[in-house]
Amino acid sequence: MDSSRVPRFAGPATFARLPRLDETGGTADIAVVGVPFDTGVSYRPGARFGGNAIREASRLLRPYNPAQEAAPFALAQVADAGDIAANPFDIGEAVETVQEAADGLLDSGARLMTLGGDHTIALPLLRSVVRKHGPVALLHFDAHLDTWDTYFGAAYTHGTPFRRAFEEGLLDTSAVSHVGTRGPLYGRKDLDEDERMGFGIVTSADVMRRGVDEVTDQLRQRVGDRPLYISVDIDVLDPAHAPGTGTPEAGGLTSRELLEIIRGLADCRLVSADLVEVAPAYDHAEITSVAASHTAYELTTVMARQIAEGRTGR
Ligand SMILES: N=C(N)NCCCC(=O)O
Ligand SMILES: [Zn+2]
Ligand SMILES: [Zn+2]
Repeated sequence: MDSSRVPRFAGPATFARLPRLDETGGTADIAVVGVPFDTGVSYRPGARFGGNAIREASRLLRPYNPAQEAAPFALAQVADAGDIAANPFDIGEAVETVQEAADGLLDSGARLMTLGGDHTIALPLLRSVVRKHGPVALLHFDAHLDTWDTYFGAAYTHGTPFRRAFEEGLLDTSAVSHVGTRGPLYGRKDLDEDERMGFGIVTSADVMRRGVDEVTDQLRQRVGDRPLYISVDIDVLDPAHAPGTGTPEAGGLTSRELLEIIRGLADCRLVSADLVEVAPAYDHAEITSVAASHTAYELTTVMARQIAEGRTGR
């Protein structure tokens, strides 16, 4: 959609005003898909509305990305695949529904840029990606570890997806890292168990002290040539940059730091990505959804460049 001919504030919002998947013949190189599901949260609910808030905020995105010297939507067919209809009353069923829908999109040849939803959905998305590519390297941008075991006895929650992914053998444990970690834990053992699962940690303070270039170099080296999945929990950003989220923690990354780290990963083999935990009811002036829309744009650009270069996931 050309914003100099049809005002960008007119009409229903798809991501970046891109065509819907049914308008591109049902196939795309990159499918932007929403998962309006937040039954897995441990504190404030509302991320079920995140995907549509990000789509609204993405109206202002423009076709050329100077930071990566690329026009992502010209390099690859990117389409908005709408929302996956996950059961809000049954987490187990929702997890299965997300996996089936993701399988279908991946089988059609698309990479996924998934808009959450809470972080529970990273598990079925990883299952699906691994079914296609085998165990993946993981960069997990988040204030939280999300490798906890259970909440109230529940195994599938937004605080537990990466422990389940580890247990299921979905991760290439030689290349898994949290980025932006901070905030109080339940105990020292959270970190010990996390380390035993193979995770490296670049804390939010590390990014500040060592700087974006150094930490990005380290992450890039750790990932190497492996197929990479990136999961971004928007609460990796400081609440000043992303107030609209369910479990905010002080002392986070700036949106500039997050965008720059992602740009620095442009040569990694990004097979799919998700962006979760945007809860618009706590947002102000679209601060969070604007940051999220730009983050999804950078991730999409990374994938589009690789598609144009003919690079596959493996
Ligand atoms: N994945 C997110 N955003 N938060 C996890 C918080 C888990 C807890 O309440 O301890
Ligand atoms: Zn988090
Ligand atoms: Zn999370």
